[in-house]
Amino acid sequence: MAGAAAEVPLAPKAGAPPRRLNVNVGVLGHIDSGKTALARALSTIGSTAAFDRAPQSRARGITLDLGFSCLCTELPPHLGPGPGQLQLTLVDCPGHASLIRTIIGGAQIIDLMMLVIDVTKGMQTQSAECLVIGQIACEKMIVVLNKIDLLPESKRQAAIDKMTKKMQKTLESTKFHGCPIVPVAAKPGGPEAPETVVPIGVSELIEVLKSESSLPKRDPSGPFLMAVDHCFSIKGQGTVMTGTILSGSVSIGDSVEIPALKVTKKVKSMQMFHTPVIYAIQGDRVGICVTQFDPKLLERGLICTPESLQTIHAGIISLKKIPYFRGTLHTKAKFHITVGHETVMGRVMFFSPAPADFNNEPLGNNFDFEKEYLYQEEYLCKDSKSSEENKENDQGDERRLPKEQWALLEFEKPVTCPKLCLVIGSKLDTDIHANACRLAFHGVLLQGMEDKNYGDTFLPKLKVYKLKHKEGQVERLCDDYSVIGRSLFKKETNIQIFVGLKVKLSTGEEGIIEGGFGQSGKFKIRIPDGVRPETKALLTAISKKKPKAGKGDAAKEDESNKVDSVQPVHITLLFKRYVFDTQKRMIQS
Ligand SMILES: Nc1nc2c(ncn2[C@@H]2O[C@H](COP(=O)(O)OP(=O)(O)OP(=O)(O)O)[C@@H](O)[C@H]2O)c(=O)[nH]1
Ligand SMILES: [Mg+2]
Repeated sequence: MAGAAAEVPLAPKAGAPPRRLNVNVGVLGHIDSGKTALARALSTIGSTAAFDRAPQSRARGITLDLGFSCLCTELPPHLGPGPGQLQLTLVDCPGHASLIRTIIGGAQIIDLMMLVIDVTKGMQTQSAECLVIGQIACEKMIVVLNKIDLLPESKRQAAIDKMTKKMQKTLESTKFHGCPIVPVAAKPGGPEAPETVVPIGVSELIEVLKSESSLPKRDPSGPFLMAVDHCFSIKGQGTVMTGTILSGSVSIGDSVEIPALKVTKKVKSMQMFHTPVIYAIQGDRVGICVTQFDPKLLERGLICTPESLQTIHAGIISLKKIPYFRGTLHTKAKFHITVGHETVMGRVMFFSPAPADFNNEPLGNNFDFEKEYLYQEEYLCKDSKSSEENKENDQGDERRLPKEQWALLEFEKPVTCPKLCLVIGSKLDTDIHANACRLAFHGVLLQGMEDKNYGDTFLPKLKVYKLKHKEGQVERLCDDYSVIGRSLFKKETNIQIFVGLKVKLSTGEEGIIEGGFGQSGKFKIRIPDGVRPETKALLTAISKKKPKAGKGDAAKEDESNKVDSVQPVHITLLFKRYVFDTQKRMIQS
């Protein structure tokens, strides 16, 4: 990358860097709302990647990738003590719908989010998606109403007030309710206006940014992990990777792994916004210079403490549906799944606690392999349809929902990610003009499966079961201790595998399947406690009704009307089958 050379550390200066607190501010919003114009207006120093520098993106006039720039002001008192600088790193996210994966990646490194709204348009489809991502990945937000210069001056304030009210209403039910809403014009006059045009409201916005900034989480412990957003080489120096440190810390001389390339490199030097440093921690934005490798091999990706990341083929997540997503979440459906910073296609299988555990409190970031779980055809929510298995949790019209639900994700190709990382499932193939939220669910990766043969080596440990329910009828009495049943199995079913299973009669007796009877799927049930006299009477009545009621015979018809009111005796067979049991055993309690 041309022009980058000046920013690369040549040699680390001795001594501690000046006190400078870095806060990452995401700039998100619908396409063309003016995010790049706003970042430009806010920045005083541009970093290597800012302002749509890529030639393709300048030609199309849209942001194709994350842009980074920064703004330095004095440290506000609430972030004190003492003098110092607050460095706001602006992460300009693309707005175009097709770039949502990049936005999700960007959102995970920000401490504070600015949602840019075109004041003449209000909330648009991707503004809503950004709001959803913000709710999942960010703690704090500022709404920026941009392009106020387009409002006629006489009605400007009234229009701003109206849009402010509207936004307050939209945010009411979100975690950002009551957040600041700031009107600006980042580039009054639009694209034709000269570069020298003075933005409106930007200094007020800077004050709000300062007061909303809080100390980001900064913890040097744990493995080092950095999201690299740009990579370039410097002749005679090495290759520089710039990015944000997501966890841990890094010092000159450390070894860092580039998992995508399966190589480990030594850190030669580092720089934070033009200043050489010897050490950097979580939340910092740094350029790390390592021994030479081809920068084309790594445009975007993670670097880390050697062997601290996992490369997984499947995983178990705890998850929640995104309420704005229309439609149901079906087991076996395919989604685009963003795992940490990578997005792959994957298939899902949903499961819930076993009915007895429905009210259990969530386990946080743990998954209990000792427990049993109930397979679900679809994620359970207020409007998902109720299956047989869930009925015992439905009380009248009131549905009891579990406090926690999970999914098994199986990826089409392996992904490299940290433990307990954020997972977002989306339907990116939905028409981007459809005006619908494409983000379907979000969750936390609780368990990754690194073995390619996880189906054999790992899944049998996962006790997810289906509850099988079969209904049949007693055909006739056999003797005092047995009856013949029908309609429970298909004609071709091998009844032998059901021998020994317990069944229950609607008259109360418990029985055991003893074996097939004849050729048509009938079978014999042994009743160890004996058939009750009432049941015998009932069965006699039923068998009288059935055979050959002659035509036109009034007396017989009368008789048959009487027995029509006699209910048949039902047989119920209930058993569990574990989804990943290779032997397909049927289990009864
Ligand atoms: N009138 C007016 N036009 C603006 C303002 N801010 C931005 N624009 C124009 O709006 C268009 C889009 O601005 P950008 O900053 O590229 O928008 P963006 O949100 O970064 O767009 P993407 O990155 O492609 O999603 C450009 O033509 C800008 O000149 C403003 O305050 N007033
Ligand atoms: Mg842009």
